Amino acid sequence: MKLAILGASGHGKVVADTALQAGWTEVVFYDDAWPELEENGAWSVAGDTAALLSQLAEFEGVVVGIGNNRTRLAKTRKLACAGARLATIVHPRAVVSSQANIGRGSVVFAGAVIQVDSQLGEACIVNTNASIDHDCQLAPGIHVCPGVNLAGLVTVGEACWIGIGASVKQQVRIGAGVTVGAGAAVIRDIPDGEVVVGVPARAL
Ligand SMILES: CC(=O)SCCNC(=O)CCNC(=O)[C@H](O)C(C)(C)COP(=O)(O)OP(=O)(O)OC[C@H]1O[C@@H](n2cnc3c(N)ncnc32)[C@H](O)[C@@H]1OP(=O)(O)O
Repeated sequence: MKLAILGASGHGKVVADTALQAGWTEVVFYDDAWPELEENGAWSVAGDTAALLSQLAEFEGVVVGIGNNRTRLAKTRKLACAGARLATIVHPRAVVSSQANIGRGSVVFAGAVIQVDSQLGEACIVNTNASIDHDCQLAPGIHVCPGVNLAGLVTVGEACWIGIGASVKQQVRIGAGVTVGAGAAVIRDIPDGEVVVGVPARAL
């Protein structure tokens, strides 16, 4: 089971490590910084995006390991259009309800919990020890950072970044492209594109 990861970043290393623990047997990175960048931690970087596109048939799965939400989403969609078999990577010690859905090209790291009837779009990151409670709706390209807690029935728009340790009250709707600062407590709906910080969270 050979996995290609586009994006030889620190985040990419966590994707690689998670994938190996989830049963993938070999990981190869690709990054547009190649050939200057030949290694990412324990793994080799074999080429750039063009090389990956020409070698897709060699891989049982492909996933994008780029932290920037819009870039990760765009690259994921480009790979899908090119016929890549997009992998969804879930750590064996994450807890995901059998009634939850996780979109293609998304990753769920160690200690994360995704509860019943939550739906996640493609190319999302559910980072270490984050929790997404029941009936949440997450659009594509969202990063739920380590230690975030989303209560039940929370809606999050495309390409949002929910910063480390943030909490979101039940039934809150967060618009597309929103950034929630580290440690924020979101208790009201947030319109598209806003950056909010603090307890309670307010526009920056
Ligand atoms: C595995 C991983 O590493 S995953 C990555 C995890 N990282 C994160 O979650 C980071 C989240 N990012 C943040 O919280 C950032 O601070 C942001 C995006 C909210 C703001 O970043 P910037 O636009 O660069 O803001 P900047 O640092 O210039 O701060 C602007 C003001 O907001 C304040 N501020 C910034 N972030 C926060 C925050 N999280 N909570 C409260 N206040 C904040 C600053 O103190 C500053 O206030 P001042 O003008 O009174 O001095």
